[in-house]
Order: sequence, then C-alpha cells, then structure tokens
Amino acid sequence: MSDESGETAAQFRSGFVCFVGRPNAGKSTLMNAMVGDKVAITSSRPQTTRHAIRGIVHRDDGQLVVVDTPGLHRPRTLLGQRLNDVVRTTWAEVDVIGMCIPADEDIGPGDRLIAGEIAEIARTPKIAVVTKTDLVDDGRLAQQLAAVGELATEYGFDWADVVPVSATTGARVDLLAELALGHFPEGPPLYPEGDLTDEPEEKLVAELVREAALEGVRDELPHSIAVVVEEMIPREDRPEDQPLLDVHVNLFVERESQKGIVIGRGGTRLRSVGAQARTHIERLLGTPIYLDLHVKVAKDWQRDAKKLGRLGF
Ligand SMILES: Nc1nc2c(ncn2[C@@H]2O[C@H](COP(=O)(O)OP(=O)(O)OP(=O)(O)O)[C@@H](O)[C@H]2O)c(=O)[nH]1
Repeated sequence: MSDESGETAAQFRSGFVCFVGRPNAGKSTLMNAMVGDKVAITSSRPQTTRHAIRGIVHRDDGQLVVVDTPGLHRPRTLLGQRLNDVVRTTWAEVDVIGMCIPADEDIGPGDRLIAGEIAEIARTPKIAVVTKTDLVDDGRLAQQLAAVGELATEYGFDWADVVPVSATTGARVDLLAELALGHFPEGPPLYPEGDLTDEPEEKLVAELVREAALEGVRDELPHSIAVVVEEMIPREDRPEDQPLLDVHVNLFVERESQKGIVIGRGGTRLRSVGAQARTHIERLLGTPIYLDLHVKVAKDWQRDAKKLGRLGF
C-alpha cells in the first residue's frame, strides 16, 4: 500500500495471542494491562482463571485479540483435566504464544512442563514474556533472561522475542503488543472498535462475583467456588432516569461446611462480597444494580461431569 508521499504505509495486522504460564505467573494482570481495562479477574491465589477470556487491544497499526488461559498444571480432578484441555486447544489456534515467566521466581518444573508442550507446536512463534520485572533488580533480571534463553534451547526451539515487562508499572507492555503484532498476518480488525472483550456480560458479572468471593478465603475453598448468573432483568416501574438492574447470582460451593465460611457470621462476609462485587459490576455495566446473592451447595461439583456442565464448564 502506498500513501501520497510514495512511501509504503504499514499494513494493518490482526490476530490472536495467548499467554501461557504456570499459575500465578501474571497472565491475567498482563492481559488487563494490555487491554487497559479489567477484563480478566486476578488474584494472588493460583488457578484463578478458568475460561479462555479474550481481551481486545486496539492500535493504529493493528488489533490484538488476547486469549487468557488457565494455568497448566498436573490435574487432580475432572475440572483440572478440563482446564488443561482448554489450554491445549487454545494454543493450537493462536498466531502467537506468549509464555509468561515471573522475573522473581526460579524456573521450575511447571515452566519446563509448559516449555516442553509448546515446543511441540512448531510453526507458532513463541515470545518469552518475563513478568513482574518491578520486583527484581537489573542483575537478577539479566540472570532470568539468560535462564529463559536456556529453557528454549533445552527443548529445542527458539524464542521469536524475549520481552521483560511489568504489568504493574506498565513497563514495555506496549512493546510486547508491538512485537506480537509483528508476527500477525495482515488483515482487517476482527472486532468492532471499542469492544474490549467478546465475553458475554453475564460471564463477566459472574467472574466479578467470584473474584470478590475469593478474597480472604483459604486452602481448598477457592477451587470449590463456582458462580452462575441466573438472571439480569431491569426493574419495572422505575423512573427513566433512575434505572435499576436486578442481578440474581448463585454462588456454589462443594460442601455444607463451606457454605458457612462464605456466608460468614450473621452473613457479614457475604454482605461484603456483595458490596465489593456490586461496585465492580456497576462500573462494568454502567448502571446501578441490585445484587441478589445466594450460596448453594453443589456437592463435589468439581468431580461430577453433569454438575460441571450445568456450571458452565
Ligand atoms: N509486582 C507485580 N505483581 C504482579 C505483576 N503482574 C501480576 N502480579 C501479581 O501476581 C499475582 C498473580 O497474577 P495473575 O495475573 O492473577 O496471574 P495468572 O498467571 O493469571 O494466574 P492464574 O489465573 O492462576 O493462572 C497477583 O497477585 C498479581 O497482582 C507485576 O507486573 N508486578
């Protein structure tokens, strides 16, 4: 393509990139930083992400659709196996794989497992993304970059690029987008301008409730919580300038004993979960809501194929 000055204008590129990495490597936070909005939920507990969520990055020179996947791990339950399947299916379909490796933690078996797997996907360019660089000094970063280089050598492939980033400070997040874009084919935008995700609103709402519910819970409980939005309906008989959306949400746990923990003494914990989630949901939807939260037991749902289906897995 030529512009009036006769110079060749850069072509618009579009495509899919997915971030892989062991749990807690910073994938969701990085995607949010790239998209510039809260699309994926994040938490300091591993295995927070359960769906391949897409965030969309709009640039003048192209569009990146970021696919977020659950952390790959050795499965212990049926849910674990399904999560791993989601990851592998995603990898086979994207234009670029970004492997996230935290700068502040030594490369371990979890990283090797992933490196070994992506090595098999020969034709897809792989970018090493060294995350959380704000947590380390230059010396440590240099060491980690070298170790990341060796990791690829060990598994017989080359990184297309190696990029150190900090999602927290934003350092080199733009550069990462630019480099990924460089590996995409030329093509028109895949999503309309302004769209940040193609996830249905109900799913995003459910994820915001789950994020609030995860705060401060321990041990096996985080993995036992599943959230389903039953209904979102505008309240009738409201003045036009004061709309209210009724949002009915069920929060499932696996055992009766977990129900009490989620609800808290006298319902205090559930109330604060509701208050936190409501603030985020109102921001997401741009309208005041009434959040109706119920806690239910779906006994051992992580090991039950039928229940997994009903909970949207
Ligand atoms: N200091 C710092 N912390 C970060 C950065 N990126 C992520 N974190 C923190 O690391 C933790 C894990 O981040 P997530 O984005 O949830 O990690 P993830 O890889 O998506 O995790 P899973 O969903 O479990 O696979 C959170 O506590 C984040 O706040 C960063 O650039 N700097």
